[in-house]
Amino acid sequence: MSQKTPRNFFKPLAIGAPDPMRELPVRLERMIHFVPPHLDKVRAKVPQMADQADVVLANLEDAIPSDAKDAARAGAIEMAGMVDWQAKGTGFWSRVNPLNSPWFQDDVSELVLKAGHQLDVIMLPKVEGPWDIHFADQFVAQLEAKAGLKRPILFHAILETAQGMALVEDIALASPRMQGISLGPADLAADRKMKTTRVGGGHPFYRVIDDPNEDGSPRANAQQDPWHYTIARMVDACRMAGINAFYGPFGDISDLDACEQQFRNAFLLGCAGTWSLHPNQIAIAKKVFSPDPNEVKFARRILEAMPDGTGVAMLDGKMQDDATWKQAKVISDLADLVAAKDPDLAAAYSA
Ligand SMILES: CC(C)(COP(=O)(O)OP(=O)(O)OC[C@H]1O[C@@H](n2cnc3c(N)ncnc32)[C@H](O)[C@@H]1OP(=O)(O)O)[C@@H](O)C(=O)NCCC(=O)NCCSC(=O)C[C@H](O)C(=O)O
Ligand SMILES: [Mg+2]
Repeated sequence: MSQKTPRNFFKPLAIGAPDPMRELPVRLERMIHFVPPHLDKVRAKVPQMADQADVVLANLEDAIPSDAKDAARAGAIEMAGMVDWQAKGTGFWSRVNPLNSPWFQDDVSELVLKAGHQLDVIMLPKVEGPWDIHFADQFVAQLEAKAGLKRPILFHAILETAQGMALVEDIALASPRMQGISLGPADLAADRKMKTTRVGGGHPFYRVIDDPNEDGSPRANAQQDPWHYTIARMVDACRMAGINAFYGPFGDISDLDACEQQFRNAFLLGCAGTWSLHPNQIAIAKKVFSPDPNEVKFARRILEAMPDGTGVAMLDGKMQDDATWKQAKVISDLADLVAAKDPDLAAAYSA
């Protein structure tokens, strides 16, 4: 047998560690806002970021120079104490360095021992398979016991290698700590040997062209989405495991339109949120990952037309049945979650 028995799956992995969660907490996580914690100027903006973003993440991995790794770790621990995260209802996460790096052990042990009470989620980059999650799971359980934590810290994996992609279902199911998975399009592109130099988004050369026109006139062609398969597969793996899928980074900070479109495609395919790398991406994520008020109104009309979720109804010429009722419930439940945090959208949803 290569898997734990059902009874053992939910046992703590260290004596004194908190019980693993059987259900994920229901939280609004439309954007995970990345902060480089070694920069005093940006770290000073953390309380402001905590007011605006659903999740604030102290990034210790890529984008942090190797000679600033210690400073970033110290900055992350300082960030933990800068806001009363739980009272504010904003998530506090950290992305640690990869398991094979010289920094992983110090990142995780210092975060859990010094900031474990505040830390909701550890983001694990470059996860290759379930064995990476198992190793981190055991290590964190030992540290949780030592720190006397009562609430388990969750894990979020980044899909950024071909092997991780091939094993995404096993990664999603590896531990009750798994909260979600994000796409890491830049590392994944490199590992797959895609011929790009971008962080997410489309590419002007990745297109489909119409068949030739009989009159020889120019053929229409359009850019396609190179991430469609990856995102759809990640969403299936996550939802199968009862966890959430997230888009990831959009690196062209100046192209707000393309960022919005990439986020929207991910939202429609089932993602719960995305990353924001710059303050101007927070508003885009908020707009895209909050359901449109007209969609919410229509969804609620479906729920009202079929109070017990069965049967068939016609609304504006469109057939509704149990399956559209379930889709409507997804949108209505998300609207309730958003409304609890955002008074403007609450008013728009109830108008
Ligand atoms: C990308 C940045 C380096 C850009 O920073 P900057 O040049 O300072 O931009 P601006 O001048 O436009 O900034 C305007 C003000 O906003 C502040 N700022 C900038 N970024 C942030 C932030 N993330 N949080 C809070 N505040 C921020 C600036 O300080 C300016 O303030 P002021 O001067 O007072 O007006 C920068 O945005 C940045 O470092 N972002 C994070 C980058 C990052 O985390 N990258 C790694 C994640 S993506 C990745 O790892 C790839 C993935 O793994 C994969 O494989 O795909
Ligand atoms: Mg990466």
